[in-house]
Amino acid sequence: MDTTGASGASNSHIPLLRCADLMIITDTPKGRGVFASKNIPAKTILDVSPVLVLGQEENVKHIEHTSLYHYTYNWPIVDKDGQKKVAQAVIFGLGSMFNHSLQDQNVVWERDAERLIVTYRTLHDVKAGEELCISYGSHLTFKDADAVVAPPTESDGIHQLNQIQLD
Ligand SMILES: C[S@@+](CC[C@H](N)C(=O)[O-])C[C@H]1O[C@@H](n2cnc3c(N)ncnc32)[C@H](O)[C@@H]1O
Repeated sequence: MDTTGASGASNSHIPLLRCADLMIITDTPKGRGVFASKNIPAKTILDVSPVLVLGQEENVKHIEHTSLYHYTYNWPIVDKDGQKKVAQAVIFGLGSMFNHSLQDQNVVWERDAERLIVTYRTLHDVKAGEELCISYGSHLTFKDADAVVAPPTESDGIHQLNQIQLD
C-alpha cells in the first residue's frame, strides 16, 4: 500500500483536513462567506480542498461565460508540447466559499499542482466572529464590498445640481 508516515499521507493518500470552528454566513455584503465560530490560532489548517483542472478549450467553451467561472482559480499547467500555460481549476470543498479581502486578508492558500489540492491556513490569530478571507489579487470581476467610497466633493454637488431637470 502506498502510504508514508503515521498520518498515512502520500501522493495518493491525502487526508482532507478541516477546522471544526467554522461556519457559513449566508447574508453578507459579499454573499455567502466563511466565518470563525471560535478563536482560531495562526497557521491553523482551515481546509484541504481537492480541485478539478479544466482543459483550456473546455473552459472557454463551457465555463468562462457561466457563474461557475467565479469559483475557479488560475492553475498552472504544462501542455503536451511542454509549454507552461495557465488553466482554470474548480475548487471543491470550502475553498470555493472564501471571499476576497485585500486589507483584511487573514487566510493564505497554497496550491499543490501535483496532488491537485489547495490548502488554506490562517495567516494570524483570528477572533470568533471574524470573516475568513483570502486575496484574489488585483483583477477583480466584481465591485469590492470592502472598497472605501470617497465622500462627495463640492464639485460633485454642483454636478448633481446640474443634472436636476427644471420644467
Ligand atoms: C468564490 S465565490 C465566494 C463565495 C460567494 N460569496 C458565494 O456566495 O457563493 C466568489 C464571489 O464572491 C463574491 N465576493 C467575494 N469577495 C467579494 C468582495 N470583496 N466584495 C464583493 N463580493 C465579493 C463575488 O460575487 C465573487 O464572484
